[in-house]
Amino acid sequence: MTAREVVAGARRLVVKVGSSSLTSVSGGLDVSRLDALVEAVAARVTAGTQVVLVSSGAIAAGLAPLGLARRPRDLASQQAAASVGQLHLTRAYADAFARHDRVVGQVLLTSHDVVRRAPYRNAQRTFERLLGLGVVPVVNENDTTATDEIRFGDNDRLAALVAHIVGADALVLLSDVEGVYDDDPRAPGASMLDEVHGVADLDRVRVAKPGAATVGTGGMASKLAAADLASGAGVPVLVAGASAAATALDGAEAGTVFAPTGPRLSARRFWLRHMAGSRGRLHLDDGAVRAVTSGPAAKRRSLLAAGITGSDGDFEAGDVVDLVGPHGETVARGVVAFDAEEMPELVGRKTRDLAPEHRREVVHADDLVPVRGGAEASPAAASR
Ligand SMILES: Nc1ncnc2c1ncn2[C@@H]1O[C@H](COP(=O)(O)OP(=O)(O)O)[C@@H](O)[C@H]1O
Ligand SMILES: N[C@@H](CCC(=O)OP(=O)(O)O)C(=O)O
Repeated sequence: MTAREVVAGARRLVVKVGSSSLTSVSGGLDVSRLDALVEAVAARVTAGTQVVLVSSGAIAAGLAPLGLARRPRDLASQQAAASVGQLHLTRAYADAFARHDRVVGQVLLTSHDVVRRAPYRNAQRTFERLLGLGVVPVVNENDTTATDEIRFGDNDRLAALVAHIVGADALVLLSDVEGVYDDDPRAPGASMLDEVHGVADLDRVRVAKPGAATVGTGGMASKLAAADLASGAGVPVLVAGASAAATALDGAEAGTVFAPTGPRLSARRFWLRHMAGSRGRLHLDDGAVRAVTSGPAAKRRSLLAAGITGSDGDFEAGDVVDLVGPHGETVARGVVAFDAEEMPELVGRKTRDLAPEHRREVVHADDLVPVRGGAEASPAAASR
């Protein structure tokens, strides 16, 4: 099945729409564009697809009611605008979906909600129940409390994370541009890519920096990063114009499609690799690196004390730690079975030489996921 066919036939879909497709810098929320989007989503829901809508636009929608001419620069004013704008946004969605006999539920997430396992599972359960009840969850970052340090960054990335939280078949990123172009779409001769099969296909893409007057935050660069995140973990992605939402959601005959480049990761492994906050590091020798990273998932081995050369950090049993190779590169992440203070007794010892209470895997193979490329940035550190 091609990636477009997967998007077209998806039973569960995450659709993300950007600020620039719902609002204007001067006029706040553009209700007619929002209505058109809702009509396209509602049609897909009626056809039997469960849709989670990730919608930006809170800050932009708050500008006009607050009499602000442009997006403020300071965080407190952005948060105030988001507080006002989110209300307008949710009301507009609730009204628009009601005209199609659909109920919406609002889900506002912070990165704290996903870096720790318990709230992550709570979010997963809530989505599951909402979808089971036939509700369309409308998701945004909880901008009113997110600080620069703990932000998801942009809603393209948030949408890729949500696609894994809900186990979506595909992700659709809708924007004010019809797809991914090889150059600034306004440049003469720029042409749209039809399909992307990995980062090498993006070598010829030049991404223009967003202008100061735009209402979006991420620009095309954040869409490409999110598409790479999702497609690398097995979820196909369609980048298309919001004005073509009906076509994109009906038959996926629009925009640029990103084919999956890696095996589908379970929600748990995706969480481990991309979301969990790391509390420390275990240093591995070469043999241990090979054991935990080589071959298909089913063949990978647990991390034993004998392959560990040291540790740092203040972790407890059950926390997530980075597994680091001899050259300091992060090769995997996993849930550690011991507290940091127990590690000195374990490091470098063969299992038979360990005290009976320590004779088990330090990181079990089921709780371990290799990190692609060996050096992905760690997500925001978890706080207790
Ligand atoms: N190579 C490119 N292909 C497509 N769009 C690009 C490219 N480089 C820059 N852009 C710009 O990215 C913008 C979309 O990003 P953004 O405004 O952040 O969208 P959104 O608000 O939907 O998240 C488009 O308006 C487009 O002008
Ligand atoms: N959470 C913010 C949006 C952040 C964001 O990523 O915006 P965009 O680039 O328009 O998708 C808001 O609702 O204003």
